[in-house]
Amino acid sequence: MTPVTQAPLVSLEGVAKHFGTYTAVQKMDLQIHEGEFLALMGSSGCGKTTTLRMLAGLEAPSEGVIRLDGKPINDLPSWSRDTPMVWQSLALFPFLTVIENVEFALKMRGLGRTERRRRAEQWLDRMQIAEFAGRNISQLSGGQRQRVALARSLVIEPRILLLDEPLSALDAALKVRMQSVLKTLQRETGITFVYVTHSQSEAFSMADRVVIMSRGKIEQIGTPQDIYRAPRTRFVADFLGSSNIFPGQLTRDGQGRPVLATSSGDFALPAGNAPGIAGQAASLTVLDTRMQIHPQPPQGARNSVAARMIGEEFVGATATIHFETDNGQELRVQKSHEDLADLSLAIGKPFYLSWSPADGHLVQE
Ligand SMILES: Nc1ncnc2c1ncn2[C@@H]1O[C@H](COP(=O)(O)OP(=O)(O)OP(=O)(O)O)[C@@H](O)[C@H]1O
Repeated sequence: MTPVTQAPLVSLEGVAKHFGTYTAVQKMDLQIHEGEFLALMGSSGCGKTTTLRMLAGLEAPSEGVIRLDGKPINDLPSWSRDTPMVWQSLALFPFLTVIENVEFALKMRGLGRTERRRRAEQWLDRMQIAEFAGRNISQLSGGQRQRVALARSLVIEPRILLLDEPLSALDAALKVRMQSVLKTLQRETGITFVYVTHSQSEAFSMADRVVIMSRGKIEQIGTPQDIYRAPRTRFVADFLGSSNIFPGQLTRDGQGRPVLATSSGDFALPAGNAPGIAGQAASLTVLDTRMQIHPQPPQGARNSVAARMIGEEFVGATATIHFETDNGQELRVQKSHEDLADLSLAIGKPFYLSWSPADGHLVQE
């Protein structure tokens, strides 16, 4: 958990990065707390790596201040930040064995041979690569190299570890296993992780807080649960891809209650989440797991829409059913196989989809 009252370990205050006339990172404010696992997430080119490189001192901010323990570090070169902030790099020494690579930083810090071997072996073990200790780097697969690189960064137990897509070379099964290894290690050691990824499943399964970036700008910062349940902007809802999105205009129904007028109908809004002025553009998002499918028009449902089934996808215990409304909007509903059993699903068949107003979430355009 992130202690809110504690002073931040690292803070970025109005930090921006320009390359010539191109702005890779727009002015951003971000606080990183001691012991937290923070993921920077966003699509390719959104400025994640540039943000991480500025933290590491590999890139100087064009504007703003970066503080570590309250002290500005903008002008400190990366080598003098080596502790407590470590950049997890894949560049292993090809002329050293696996264990020598892991021991290297300890040797540079003057640790005796027995102690550094003991610590290196411990980390190889934790990374499940102890069997490769004596091998040359050239004899390892990409995924094994990534794990050696992780062991090499963690062996010195830095205060902050900066990681840029550290699991990208692993296959799907190993990636899932390493996610839980990394998360456990992070918790046990209390090392602050700043972790760049474009993968939603990585960010959401490991991080305490996720920063979602788009075009050099922070779109939302929050716990995975908060972001999933309540995306702040249309971009975030689109990016996560787990919600149906109805763009429209705020207005009121005959009884003066706020509704969103969309091309698929007027929809009731969740209580307490209906800000804004009548006429203002907004979008209603509804998680695909929160929608119901009916063969007949649902009685008493305030929010429902007619749609034809156009496809289905099976993922383990659940299925995602795709629909299209009369005006061409695609919608999806995710359900367990048991929930779908009585519906006699068939491509082309008409259905009605409904959801409770409380399951809708209004976002800015
Ligand atoms: N040294 C540089 N000179 C000019 N432009 C740069 C430089 N470094 C990065 N950029 C640009 O800044 C933008 C952000 O790059 P960055 O590497 O931070 O993105 P990213 O979110 O990490 O993307 P990816 O997931 O593809 O690694 C990109 O458009 C990139 O082309």
